[in-house]
Amino acid sequence: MSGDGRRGRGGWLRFTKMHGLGNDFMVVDAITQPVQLEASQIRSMADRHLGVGFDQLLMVEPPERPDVDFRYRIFNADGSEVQQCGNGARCFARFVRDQQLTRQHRIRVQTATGIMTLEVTKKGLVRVDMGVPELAPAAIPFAADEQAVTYPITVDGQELSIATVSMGNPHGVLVVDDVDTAPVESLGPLIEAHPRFPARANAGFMQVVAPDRIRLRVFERGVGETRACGSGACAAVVAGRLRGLLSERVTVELLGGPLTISWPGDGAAVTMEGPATRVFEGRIKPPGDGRRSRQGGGRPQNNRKKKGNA
Ligand SMILES: N[C@H](CCC[C@H](N)C(=O)O)C(=O)O
Repeated sequence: MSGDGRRGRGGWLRFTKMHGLGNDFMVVDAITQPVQLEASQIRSMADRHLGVGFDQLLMVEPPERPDVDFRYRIFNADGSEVQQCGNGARCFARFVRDQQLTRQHRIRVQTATGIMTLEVTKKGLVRVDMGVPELAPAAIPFAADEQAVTYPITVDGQELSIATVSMGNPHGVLVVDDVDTAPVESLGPLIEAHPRFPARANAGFMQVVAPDRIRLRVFERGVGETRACGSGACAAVVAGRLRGLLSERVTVELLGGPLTISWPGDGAAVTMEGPATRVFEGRIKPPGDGRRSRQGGGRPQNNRKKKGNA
C-alpha cells in the first residue's frame, strides 16, 4: 500500500482510535508518516486481544487528483480493502481536522469508487454525501437476470426476500419484525458469503417502526456484526423507500445509537449525519515486516464504476 516501506522511527506506527456509534476504527495518517501494511498485518492489528482491535482500518493519504483534499482508503478487520465506510467517513473528517491536516469544514475525499463530501457541522456532527446508490444487480454485484426491488433468495433452506443496494459497497437488506430477535448470527454470515454475492455482501436486518424511523442491525462483510454501519443505514433507507415503507428523512436506530439518513429518491445522493468520536492516540509496531512480498493489500471488493458525486 502507500509509503515507501519504511515506517516511523523505530518502526512505530502512529494511529488514533475512533468510532462512529461504536463501529470502531484505527485511523492512520499516511501523509506525515510512511506506511506500508500487508493484509496479514491489518488482520493482526484488528485482533481485540493481541492488537489494537477495530472493525476497520482507515488510511488517510495524499490526494491523487487536484479536485479532492485527501484519498480515503478502508480495510476491514479481515484485511480486505473495500470501497465505502460511512461511519469511517465521519471519523475521517474529524481526524484530519484534529490532526490539522486541514482547516476546512467541507472536505472532499476520493475513495475507491468515487468522491465524497464530508462536512463538519456547527453542532459538531459530520454530514456526509454518500453518493448516489446503485441498484442494478451488476453494480452490487448480485446474480440476477434483471433489476428488482426485492429478489427471492434461498439461505439455509429458507426462502427470503432480499433487497440489494450498493453505496460503493454491496448490501443485502432484509425486513424483519423485530431486530432484537432477528437471526443475525445465523443468517448474517450465510448472506455475507452467499454465492449470489460474488464480492460478498454486508447483511442488513431492518425493522420498520414508522415511515421516519427504523431499527437496524448489520452483519458486516469482512468483520461480523458491528454496533453500527453507516453505509448499511443508507442502504436500508434506500431499500425501504423503494418498497414504499419509508419517508425521505429517516432516523436509523443502530445498536450504537441513531443516524439521520435522507434520500430524496432515484438519481439523488444519500446524505448521512451523525457523530464521530476520538477515543485515544497510540503507537504500534505492526507485526511482521511490511517489506516482504508486496500484496495488493486486498483488491477493492467490487468494481463499481468510478464517478464523482459532486
Ligand atoms: N464492511 C463494509 C465496510 C465498512 C462499512 C461500515 N463500517 C460503514 O460504516 O459503512 C464492507 O465490507 O463493505
